Amino acid sequence: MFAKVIVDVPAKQTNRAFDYIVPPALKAWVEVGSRVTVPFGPRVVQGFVVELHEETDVKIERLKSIQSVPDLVPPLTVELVGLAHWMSRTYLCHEVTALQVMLPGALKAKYERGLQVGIEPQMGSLLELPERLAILDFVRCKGTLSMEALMDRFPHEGAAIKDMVLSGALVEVQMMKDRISMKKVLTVFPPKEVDSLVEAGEKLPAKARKQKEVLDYLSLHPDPIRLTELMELIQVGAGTVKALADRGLIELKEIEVMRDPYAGRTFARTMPLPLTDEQSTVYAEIRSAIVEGKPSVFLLQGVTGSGKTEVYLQSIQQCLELGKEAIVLVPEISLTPQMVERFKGRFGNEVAVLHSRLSQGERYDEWRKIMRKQVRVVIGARSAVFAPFQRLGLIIIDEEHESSYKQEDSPKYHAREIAVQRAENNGATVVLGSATPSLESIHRTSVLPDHGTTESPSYRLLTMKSRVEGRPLPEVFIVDMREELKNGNRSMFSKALHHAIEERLHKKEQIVMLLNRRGYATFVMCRTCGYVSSCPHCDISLTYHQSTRMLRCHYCGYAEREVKLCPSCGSEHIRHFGTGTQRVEEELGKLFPGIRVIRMDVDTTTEKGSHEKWLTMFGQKQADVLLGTQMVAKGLDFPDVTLVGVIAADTSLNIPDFRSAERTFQLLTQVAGRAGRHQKLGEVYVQTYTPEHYSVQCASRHDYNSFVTEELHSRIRLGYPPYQRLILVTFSHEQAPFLIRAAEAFAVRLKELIEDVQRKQSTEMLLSLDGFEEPQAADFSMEVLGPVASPISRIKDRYRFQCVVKYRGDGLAVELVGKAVAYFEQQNAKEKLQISIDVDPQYLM
Ligand SMILES: Nc1ncnc2c1ncn2[C@@H]1O[C@H](COP(=O)(O)OP(=O)(O)OP(=O)(O)O)[C@@H](O)[C@H]1O
Ligand SMILES: [Zn+2]
Ligand SMILES: [Zn+2]
Repeated sequence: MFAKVIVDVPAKQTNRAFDYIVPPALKAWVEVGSRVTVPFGPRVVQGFVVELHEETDVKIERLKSIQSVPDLVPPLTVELVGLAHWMSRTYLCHEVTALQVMLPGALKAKYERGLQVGIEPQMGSLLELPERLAILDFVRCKGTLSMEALMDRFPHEGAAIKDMVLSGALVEVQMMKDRISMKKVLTVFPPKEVDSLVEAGEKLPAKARKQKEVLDYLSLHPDPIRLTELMELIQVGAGTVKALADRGLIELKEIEVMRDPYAGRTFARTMPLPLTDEQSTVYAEIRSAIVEGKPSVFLLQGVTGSGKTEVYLQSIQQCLELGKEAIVLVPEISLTPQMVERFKGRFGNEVAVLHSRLSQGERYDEWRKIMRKQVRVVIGARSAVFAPFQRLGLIIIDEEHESSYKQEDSPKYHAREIAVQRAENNGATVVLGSATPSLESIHRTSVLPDHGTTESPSYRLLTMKSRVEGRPLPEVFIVDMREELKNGNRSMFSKALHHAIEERLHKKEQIVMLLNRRGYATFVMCRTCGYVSSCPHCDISLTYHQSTRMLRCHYCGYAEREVKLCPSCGSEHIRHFGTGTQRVEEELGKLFPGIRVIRMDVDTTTEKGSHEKWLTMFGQKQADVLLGTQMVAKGLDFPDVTLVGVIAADTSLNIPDFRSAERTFQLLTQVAGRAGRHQKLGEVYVQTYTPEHYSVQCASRHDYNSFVTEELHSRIRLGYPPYQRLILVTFSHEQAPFLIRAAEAFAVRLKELIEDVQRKQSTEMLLSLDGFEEPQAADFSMEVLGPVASPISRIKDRYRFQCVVKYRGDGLAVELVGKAVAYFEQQNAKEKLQISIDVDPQYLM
């Protein structure tokens, strides 16, 4: 048997499958989706089996054999292997990178250097050097072993070993070592015939009283028991139990256990709620698609508090009743205990949870529950879309507009597209839910299925316009901060918001306060000369962290101590700027003495579990205000929140990005949606310097449709998505002149390729005018902008230039970019030029 293997050597030349022999001994273990180790050139590397064949075109003498299979069960399914291939073409990444992203972190192998026997040296020469013969024999019988192990055994033969490596008698290979092993616990196994234990106990010497107690206990309780538990129960030491094992009376074995991050927590079981009219209409549609089992995609646009989650839950229920499995994706930061509880509460142990705040071991165990078919529902962040289910019936993406569904490193995939692709493969249903769907998704609902040539299938739009039980949406007040300034109010709170806060404090209701600032950057500036502390390696200002009094670069991690004097002019007037959450917190404390504030931002949520802790505290009303960045805007459902304040709506509007209006609208709508979700009415105050902007105006009226109409007009005018698609190509190099030349040459090359296609197309057009056939891909258009310096023009001492490719039509554009890049990779491999490609980028940085 022969296997096609994708090797873990991410490079252009190795981005294809290589043939290997499957040795008879491994036949039982090698499947499509298996990880294997294979010799590759002088090394041993990891790889993935993507195909199996009885025959091969390659001459057998030239083939090498698979060396080992690290997992008993293939970690990937046939479907996922196919998906990785699709990803490599769609996102222009190496296939192995796509395969790796599907594995849980714990399985990602870490390489260690090891030694193996290489070419067999002449026997004669070895006989003169018996120590070398001994080394060789030792290595041969160990197979592969680390340098340290060899040096340990032959401490005085360093030179000989080095010599043998140089001569090729020993070769260096990469050894794999799993970072995370399974968790194992020592367990006591009594023999099958427990009666013998009592007898054996009698024969023990009198001073072995404790050992006898253990035997007595086990004879009454013959089930295996954890060693620690036994020790605790009858108050004996480990030595006592081990002594019994040494006598052969009982067995002590290491047993693998699952770590359950939610162990010891009980989730109150919930029953399906009777659906509202809007919910049932929507659910009926989704339900029939699930039952039908044909691939379909729904876009569920439901206002905040319309009860989308209940629709998800009942859809999952339907899916499970058909014996199928479901994936639920939520943005990482809204993967709160509240969210998990809703799913665990309905489906109990059928649910696995995957998110980055679990330890790697915990995540591995959750993943293994999926592999072992112990769960049928997975809830998790972006990468959970790769859950290795084999009877997938439903994928739900909550808050589908969130940019965190797009991975920023290679493979730069979008979970929404992966979900649609997996639905195609499995005949599954996709539900994209949001109060503020992305323009890409809403646009897809109006695209006819057969529009264009290979345009992806259209989505079906479902809407829920009102909150459950007729609860009203909160009233939104826009506060013009320019007026405040005119009237002499220099505080960061307007009179109206100030008053509203006072009122809630008085009524003991709760407040959510949003500081609209991504990543919240406070920079340090000199008021005398304008000097700004910036990173010596990156073209970006340093961020001040009050807790540590350090200045830190968010790109490369460079850190320096806070300065007291300006390094440029020596002035003392150097201080941190920007309305950070910390400053809002201070200000609240000054204006409302005794106010209890929980601050949630990057500084207060780094610790594991802190996010949960703050939200629980807030839910238990241990604070009046939940203050934070984007984190407080989503998914929270607290009955006593009746006021939402937005400190400055404009900060996200001023970011130079074509999506800034969309992001502002989404953020304002989402955060406003936190108010008055239950019995009490809600109010929202949005402070802004641009009250007339349509994103602020439409959000204040909860008017998604008008926003979309307005925004789509401007996207058409400027030629941005969803009308045209983008590919961002970024080049980086240590030397600017070299970089610029390379980027320019790339643009020229790509333009040539585009012209070739266009020329060919116009000939085809002419032919088709003669009445032969319909013009093909007439929709195709493509242009190259740039190269220009990237907005962040230097990171980690490397300069950055970028080209933006705008195109319409199908995958042809991606293919051309791939061709142009390939041409360059060959030319510039030696020059250490880095080229990164981002198809459908979320940010043009
Ligand atoms: N059919 C129903 N009957 C009664 N209450 C319901 C029903 N459906 C949902 N609810 C309740 O309504 C509230 C809002 O629902 P949910 O949180 O699902 O809204 P949502 O649409 O997800 O909002 P958001 O987009 O803001 O997250 C919840 O407290 C939920 O328990
Ligand atoms: Zn830096
Ligand atoms: Zn200065």
